[in-house]
Amino acid sequence: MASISQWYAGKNVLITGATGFMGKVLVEKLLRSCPDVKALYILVRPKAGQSMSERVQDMMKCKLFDRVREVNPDFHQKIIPISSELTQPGLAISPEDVQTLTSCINIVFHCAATIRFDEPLKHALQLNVIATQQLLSLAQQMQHLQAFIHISTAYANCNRRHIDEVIYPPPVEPKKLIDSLEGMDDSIVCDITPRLLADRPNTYTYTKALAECVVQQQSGKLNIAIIRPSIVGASWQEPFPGWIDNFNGPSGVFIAAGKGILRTMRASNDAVADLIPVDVVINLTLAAGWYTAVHRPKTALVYNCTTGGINPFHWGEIEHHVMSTFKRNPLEQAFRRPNANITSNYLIYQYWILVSHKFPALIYDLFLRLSGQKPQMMRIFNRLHKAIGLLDLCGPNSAELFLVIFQTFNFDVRQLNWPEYIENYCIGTKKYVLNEDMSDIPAARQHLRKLRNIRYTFNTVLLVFIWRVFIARSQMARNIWYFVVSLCFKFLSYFRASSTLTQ
Ligand SMILES: CCCCCCCCCCCCCCCCCCCC(=O)SCCNC(=O)CCNC(=O)[C@H](O)C(C)(C)COP(=O)(O)OP(=O)(O)OC[C@H]1O[C@@H](n2cnc3c(N)ncnc32)[C@H](O)[C@@H]1OP(=O)(O)O
Ligand SMILES: NC(=O)C1=CN([C@@H]2O[C@H](COP(=O)(O)OP(=O)(O)OC[C@H]3O[C@@H](n4cnc5c(N)ncnc54)[C@H](OP(=O)(O)O)[C@@H]3O)[C@@H](O)[C@H]2O)C=CC1
Repeated sequence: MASISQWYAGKNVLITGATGFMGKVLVEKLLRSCPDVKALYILVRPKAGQSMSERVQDMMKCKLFDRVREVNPDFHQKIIPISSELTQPGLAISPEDVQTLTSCINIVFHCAATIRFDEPLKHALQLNVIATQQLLSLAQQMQHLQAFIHISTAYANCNRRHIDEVIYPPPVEPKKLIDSLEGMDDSIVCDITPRLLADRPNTYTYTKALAECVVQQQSGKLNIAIIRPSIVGASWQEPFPGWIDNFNGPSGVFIAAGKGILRTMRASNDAVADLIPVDVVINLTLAAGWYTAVHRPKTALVYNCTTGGINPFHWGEIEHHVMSTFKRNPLEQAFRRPNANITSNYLIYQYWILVSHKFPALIYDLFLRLSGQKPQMMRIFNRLHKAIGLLDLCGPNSAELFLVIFQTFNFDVRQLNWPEYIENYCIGTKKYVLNEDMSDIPAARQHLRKLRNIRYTFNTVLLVFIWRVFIARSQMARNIWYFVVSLCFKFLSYFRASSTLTQ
């Protein structure tokens, strides 16, 4: 249906979080599929020694924009960066920029957030809740605004068994919490955080729930929609299969498994994974923007954007396809051969952590120390354990997707072929996150063969060593050993004799 692209023609769009994973895909899709969009105003802050303009220049060089670059090499002219630090009063937008935005913006996509699970509550509140309030205040002043789209998460209400497409009462009145925490010492906030979180696993899901409430409370006359994606993964089709640029969520887990670092993970094989490709989320977001602006719903529309309800795939199946892909397309310089298993049993999990993570890390660090290098493997494992520990989230129940199919803005995940998607996802982590060249795969395979031989040699030496120690100490072990050896000899002589007879 062409009406979505047509609707965006001539529109001025404001995007927060445009430098992030989903924001970039949103910018690219708008430029490619809505070529007549007037301008994309993106709120960007200087970061890590780079100015706002340098960051935007870098972003536009990203491979993600290759397809749009082909059709429109001047696409950058449509991107207008606005300097903004969302944690500052007034979002630190200059009065001139406020004037520009309030006079021209037609639609707002609010993607910016801190998605760290271990973010201190005060900071998560500042960015995910207070900045949303401030953006809504700015939106209220926009004279030509037709829709405000807020990106939430399917996990905002993960303390519930069933999640409908409604905004639930918040765990606490946002204003009360903001007032109470203001001026409170950070260490006290840290102490009371677990009690505030109650049945939510982290400050991320807690503050995203508060943000939904703020959107509802401050919507006024705005046309609002809330998008709740589940676990956002690499792209399915657009701009090309498998595009991903970060270690968040499952991507870090896949990479660690592909590098042979991660050998075990605590999860249930039969649990629905609820991954959703980033292009599906963005297509739904743009379609929801159009729908909200055109149909002007009286209350905020909520879209749960997940796969679990209509095309479920399980972590056990994902494990199988991840392992199979990385065996066929190995990552460079793997630590060990990829061989990871998921288990829901706590004791088995702890056993494998000890035997397959900590023990090899200790040996490798010892080897590094002895060869005069800095030990690093234990540090890597500690970070990995922290990350996978934090990923141990409750999953949302099946949620319903807005089941309308558009050709240009496809978000019908019933057509998603999971094995193919997971294969492209893993290859995407290799190409776009680790920047590895596909032509190096033969060398990576050779490296895996070397690791296999090292493992066989190590296991044989270990076995012989243990056996020798055992034999030296036990008469019974010696007897068994002589018995086995004599049995082998008897078999050998029998076969030799029978083969001589048959000649
Ligand atoms: C065996 C095959 C397995 C297949 C099955 C496995 C099944 C298990 C299920 C696994 C997935 C379940 C996922 C559930 C998640 C629900 C998500 C809900 C979706 C959302 O709404 S938002 C997205 C979720 N948010 C995140 O994922 C962010 C999580 N990250 C963090 O909170 C922090 O980054 C973290 C992990 C606490 C680390 O913090 P810190 O120590 O301070 O380090 P930095 O963040 O500064 O990063 C330093 C450095 O490390 C790199 N990094 C970050 N994360 C990882 C990682 N997971 N693995 C490897 N490396 C990682 C990061 O890029 C930095 O690198 P630099 O080079 O920049 O230094
Ligand atoms: N990724 C996922 O699996 C899921 C994500 N979501 C939601 O989707 C949205 C986007 O997530 P995602 O793209 O993955 O997140 P990213 O971490 O990749 O991007 C976050 C964006 O927010 C911006 N931002 C953060 N802090 C500030 C600040 N103080 N001032 C200005 N900008 C800031 C970042 O800018 P900068 O580059 O300057 O840091 C970046 O552009 C979020 O609302 C998240 O809750 C929902 C479900 C799943």
